Amino acid sequence: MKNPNIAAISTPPGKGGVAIIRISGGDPLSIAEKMFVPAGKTAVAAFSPNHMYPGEIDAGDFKDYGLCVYFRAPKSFTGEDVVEFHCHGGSSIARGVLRRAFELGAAGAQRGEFTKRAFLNGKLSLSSAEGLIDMINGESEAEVRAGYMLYCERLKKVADGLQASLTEILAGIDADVDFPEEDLEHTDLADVKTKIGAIRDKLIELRGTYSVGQKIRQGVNVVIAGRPNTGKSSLLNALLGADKAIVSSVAGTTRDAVEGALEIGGVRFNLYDTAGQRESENEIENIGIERARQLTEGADLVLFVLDAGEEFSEEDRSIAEKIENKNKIVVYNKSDLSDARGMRADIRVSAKTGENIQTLKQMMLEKSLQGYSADAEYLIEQRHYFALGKALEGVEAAYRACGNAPLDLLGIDLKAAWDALGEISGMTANEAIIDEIFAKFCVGK
Ligand SMILES: Nc1nc2c(c(=O)[nH]1)N(C=O)[C@@H](CNc1ccc(C(=O)N[C@@H](CCC(=O)O)C(=O)O)cc1)CN2
Ligand SMILES: Nc1nc2c(ncn2[C@@H]2O[C@H](COP(=O)(O)OP(=O)(O)OP(=O)(O)O)[C@@H](O)[C@H]2O)c(=O)[nH]1
Ligand SMILES: [Mg+2]
Repeated sequence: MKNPNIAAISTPPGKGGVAIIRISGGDPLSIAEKMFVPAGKTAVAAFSPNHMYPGEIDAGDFKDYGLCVYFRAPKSFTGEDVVEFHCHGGSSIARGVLRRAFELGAAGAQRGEFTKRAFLNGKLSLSSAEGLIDMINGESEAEVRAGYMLYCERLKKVADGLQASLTEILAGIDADVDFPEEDLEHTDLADVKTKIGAIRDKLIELRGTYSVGQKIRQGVNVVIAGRPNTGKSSLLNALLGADKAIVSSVAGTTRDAVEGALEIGGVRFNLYDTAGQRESENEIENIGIERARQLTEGADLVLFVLDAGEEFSEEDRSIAEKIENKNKIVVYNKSDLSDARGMRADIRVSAKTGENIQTLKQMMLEKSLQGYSADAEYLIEQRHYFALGKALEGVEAAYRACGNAPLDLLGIDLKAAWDALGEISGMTANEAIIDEIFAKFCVGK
């Protein structure tokens, strides 16, 4: 039985230059034969794979002039035969072309069904498919980079390597468990313990990248705090390179927090400019100050802004105490006015002239994602983090059992770790997990 043909519009809805309708399955070319009239001499049935053919796309009720491509199984995204129609990007055009494909026997593709077929046909692993979603949903370049590393099977290769080490240890153990009477020492316990320890260390190292990975996914929340008039709103504007927040020489200008986002090194930073904190009689200002305090408490990083033209005041001290244990950068602003003060500062900047603003950005990146490197790998999926956690549990139990418990028990713990590692690529993942992952895709992917 050939796989049924499935079809969907693979480009986003709405108007655009071009829209793509994709059909994958047992025989999409038979559908193309009935709805595509090549402009050139080659008939649809004789199309060479991976070539673009111009011609008339016949949707039945209307026609469009576009392109048709054929990919021959298994050399396609899904591993099946694939046909694509590239029509003009009007939503009625794309829907009409899709409807024609349905009339000619194609079924509507479910969410993620193309990619699921690619997975089932061994074209990519589960973590690679997840990397694709991460790239598509990614809102920063760092997310796209991390997603692409997953897509390229970087994590799968690491998990496979650890599985191979476990397989080797397990083989030795199995031999001793199965043929104890042969008195052959397959298992040198000290050696096994060293090997298990190395696997454990690698797992701990990998899991350690998840905290940065989460920030890559969610963005780093940075709160700009300080007493009134130090130039917090001016600093927000300088960092964003845009006139987002109101600036004035009146103390207590900002009330509601003003948000803005920027990328530093490809990582998204969510900035919050807050009300200047001081003792105030004004009810509305006090609401703003309370919001500022709450935001500051939840921040990943606080930019504590001081005025380089003024002494460190009682108000400054009170704020400094509140954020004592927070991850923070002490910023002396208005460096253009004075260079005498600001000895306590991590950095001196001028929101007005732009002095040191770039350096501050680098410092923000370093302070919130220590040692972040665009080429390094970071866990960004909670599922992978949990799978590695399960693997670590098994490996740690085996490490403790080594020399203290019978060999077959050691084997059970190591096998559990092996299974957990296999969940990453999907080798040992169950169907429910697989369905859940592909349901997160959009139709047409
Ligand atoms: N028009 C179009 N653009 C697209 C896609 C698509 O399906 N259609 N993609 C969809 O996501 C992405 C590209 N992904 C693709 C992945 C594999 C193959 C493919 O044919 N692979 C074969 C042949 C490789 C080879 O020639 O060596 C294979 O893996 O065997 C094609 C597209 C992004 N751009
Ligand atoms: N010379 C100089 N003036 C600055 C600088 N940054 C801000 N100012 C001035 O300082 C005053 C206060 O700036 P804001 O950015 O509104 O200060 P703020 O901290 O947001 O004040 P509140 O919202 O009231 O808490 C304005 O008159 C700005 O023009 C700077 O780097 N140099
Ligand atoms: Mg302000």
